[in-house]
Amino acid sequence: MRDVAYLKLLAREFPSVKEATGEIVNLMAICSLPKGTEYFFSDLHGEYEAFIHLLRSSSGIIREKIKETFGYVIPEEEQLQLANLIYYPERHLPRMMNQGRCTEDWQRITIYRLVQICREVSSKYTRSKVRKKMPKEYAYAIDELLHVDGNDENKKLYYNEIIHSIIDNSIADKFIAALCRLIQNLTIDNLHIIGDIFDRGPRADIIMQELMSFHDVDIQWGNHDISWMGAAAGNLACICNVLRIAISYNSFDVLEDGYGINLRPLSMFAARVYQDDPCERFMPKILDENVYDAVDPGLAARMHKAIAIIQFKVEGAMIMRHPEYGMEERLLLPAVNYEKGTVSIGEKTYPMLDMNFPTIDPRNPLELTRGEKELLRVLSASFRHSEVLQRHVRFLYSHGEIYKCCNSNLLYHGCIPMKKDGSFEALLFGGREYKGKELMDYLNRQVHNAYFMPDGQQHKQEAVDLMWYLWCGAKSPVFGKDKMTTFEHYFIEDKTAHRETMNPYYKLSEKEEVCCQILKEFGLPVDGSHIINGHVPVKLKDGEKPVKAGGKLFVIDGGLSKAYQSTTGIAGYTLIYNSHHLALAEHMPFDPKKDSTPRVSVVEKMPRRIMVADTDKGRELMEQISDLKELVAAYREGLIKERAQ
Ligand SMILES: O=P(O)(O)OC[C@H]1O[C@](O)(COP(=O)(O)O)[C@@H](O)[C@@H]1O
Ligand SMILES: [Mn+2]
Repeated sequence: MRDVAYLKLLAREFPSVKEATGEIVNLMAICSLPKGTEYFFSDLHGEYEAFIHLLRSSSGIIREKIKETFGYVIPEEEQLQLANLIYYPERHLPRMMNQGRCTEDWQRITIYRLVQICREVSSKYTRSKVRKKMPKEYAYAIDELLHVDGNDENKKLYYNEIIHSIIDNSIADKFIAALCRLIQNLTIDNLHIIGDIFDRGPRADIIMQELMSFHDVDIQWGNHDISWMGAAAGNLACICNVLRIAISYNSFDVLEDGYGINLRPLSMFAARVYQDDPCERFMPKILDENVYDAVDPGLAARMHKAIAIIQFKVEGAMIMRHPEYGMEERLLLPAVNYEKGTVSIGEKTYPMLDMNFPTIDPRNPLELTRGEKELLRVLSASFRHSEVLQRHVRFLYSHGEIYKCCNSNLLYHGCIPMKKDGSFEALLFGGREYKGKELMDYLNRQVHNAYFMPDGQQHKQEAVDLMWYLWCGAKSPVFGKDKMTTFEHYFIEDKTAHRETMNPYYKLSEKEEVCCQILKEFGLPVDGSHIINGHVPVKLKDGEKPVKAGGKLFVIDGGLSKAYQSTTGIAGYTLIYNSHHLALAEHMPFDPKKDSTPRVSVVEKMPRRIMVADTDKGRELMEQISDLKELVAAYREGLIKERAQ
C-alpha cells in the first residue's frame, strides 16, 4: 500500500478518477502489445561508416520489410533506391534534386511507398507511441496517412489530397526525410552497445554523435571506452594510451578534427628528439586515410614512439604508486639492460629490437625528461579542454554502466573475473574484498567517482588511477586478460612473449552451468536468460561460434573493426531480439557501393510471443497501474479529493 503523500503527488498529474482510469487503460493497452525490438552491437572500434550503415538499415531488416511489402510490385533496383533513401535521406534527397529527379511524380510515389513501409513497421505499436516518435510539425499528416482506410473511396480522395498539399507547399523533401527517420526509429526500439566504441578505426567521435541522437540507447563500457573516459578525467596513462593507439592506426582525424586535441607539441617534440631515428617498429598501420590531416608516416612513427616511451614511464610510476595492483612485473623499462640491449621478463631474457632511447636515463629509466613533462602538461590540458570529448564522455556516463540486466539478459563487455576452480575472483579495495556482482557494482561507482568526484577530495585520485587498472589490469572485468603486452609487441621478436592469457572465465563460461551460476549471481532467472558479451573476436573462419554454453552465452564481437576482419573472417554481428525470437545477423565487410544484406539466423525461438507485459518496462508499467488503482480507490474513499476539471 502506497502512502497518502505519494498518492497526493500522483494526484497532481491525474487530478480525477476519469484521468487516472484513462491512464490505466492506456498503460494496460501498452502492456498487451508485443515487445519492441532490441538490437545489440559490440566492438564498433571507430568504424563509423560500417556501424552507421548497420544502424540506419537496422542490420538488413528494413531491406527485408521493403521486399515483403513490394517484392513483386516494384523492381529490385527501385527497392534498393528506396532502401538507400530511408537510410540516408540527408544525402539522397539533395542528390535527387541536383540531378533534377525530384519530380512531383517521384515525390508522390515515394511518399506513398514510405507510408506503406511505415505502416508495416509500426503495426505492432500503439498509435500513440508511433505518434510520439513523429516530428511535431508533420505528426498530424503522417498519422492521417497511416490510418486512412484504403477501401473507402472518399478516404482515398482525402489521402491523395494530403499528399497533394504536401507537394504543393514545397515541403515534400522535409516530409520524406521525416518519414524515413520515423521508419528507422520504429524498426529499432532499443539499442544496446556492449562496449568498445573507441580506438583502431577512424572516427569514434562520429559514432558517438550518431548514438547521442538515437532515441533509446544504453552502453556497457568496454576497456577502450574506459581508457578514453580515464583520459577525459585526466589520467595521464590513459591519455598516453589513447594517443598511442590513435597514432598507431594513423587516426589523426579523430584526435584533431573530432576532438580538437592539439598534436603540434607532440609532433615537434618527436621530430626533435627522434630526428635521427627511423622508428621502424613504430610505423603506423594505415587502414584508412586521414581526410583532414594527412601526416607523413615517418613523422607519425616518431610521434608514436615518443608517446609510447612516455606511456611506459607514466605507467611505471602508476605501478609504483599502487602496490595493491600487483603489477610490478609490468615495470619493463627498469627491466631493460641498457648495456647489453636485452630485457628480462619473468624467467626469460630477450634481445631488444630497438635500443635508441634518447629520453631514458638508465639509472632512473622511469623518470620523465623536462620536455616530456611539459608535453604531458599540454596534452592533458588539451583533453580537459576538449568540449566535444567532455560532452561525449558525459554521454557515456549518462547512458552507460559497467553491466546491465535488461529483459532477463545480462550484458557486459569483458567478463566477470573468475578463478580456475569456477569461483569468482576477488579484488581488494580499502581492506575489503569484492567479487561477482558486488565487484561490478563497486567498480561502477568508482568509474563515476573518477569523473564526478570534486577535485581535491580524498579518494578522487584513487578512482582516477583505477581507470587505468580497468584498462589493462589482470583482474579487470572489462579487460579480462593477465597482462597487456604492448611493450613486448614493440621490442621483442619472440612471439611467445606477446601472449596474453585470457581470464579463466572465458573457458569456464562455455559451460552452461557456469553461465547459470553467473546469471543467479546477478539475480536473473536461469530459464530464459542469456549473457551477452563482446570483447573477444569470434573467429568464424576457424569454426568458432558466437552462441555458446548451450545457448546461454552470446559473444557478439564479430570484427566490425577492419583491423580484425582477417582474424574473424566476417565483419561483425548484430543480435536482434524481437517478440518472436533471438536472431543473429552476420555481416560481410562493408562496401558503401554495395547493398550487402546480412545472413540472419534465428538462434532461439520464444516459447510464446513476448509482450510488453513480460519485459522490464512492462513490470514498471504494472507498478504504475497498481499505483493508479490505489489513487482511484483513494478518490472513491474520499481520502484524496478530486480536483475540479
Ligand atoms: O591489435 P592492436 O590494436 O595492436 O591491440 C592489441 C591490444 O589490444 C587488446 O587486445 C585490447 O583490445 P580489445 O579490447 O579490443 O581486445 C590488448 O589485449 C592487446 O594488447
Ligand atoms: Mn575490448
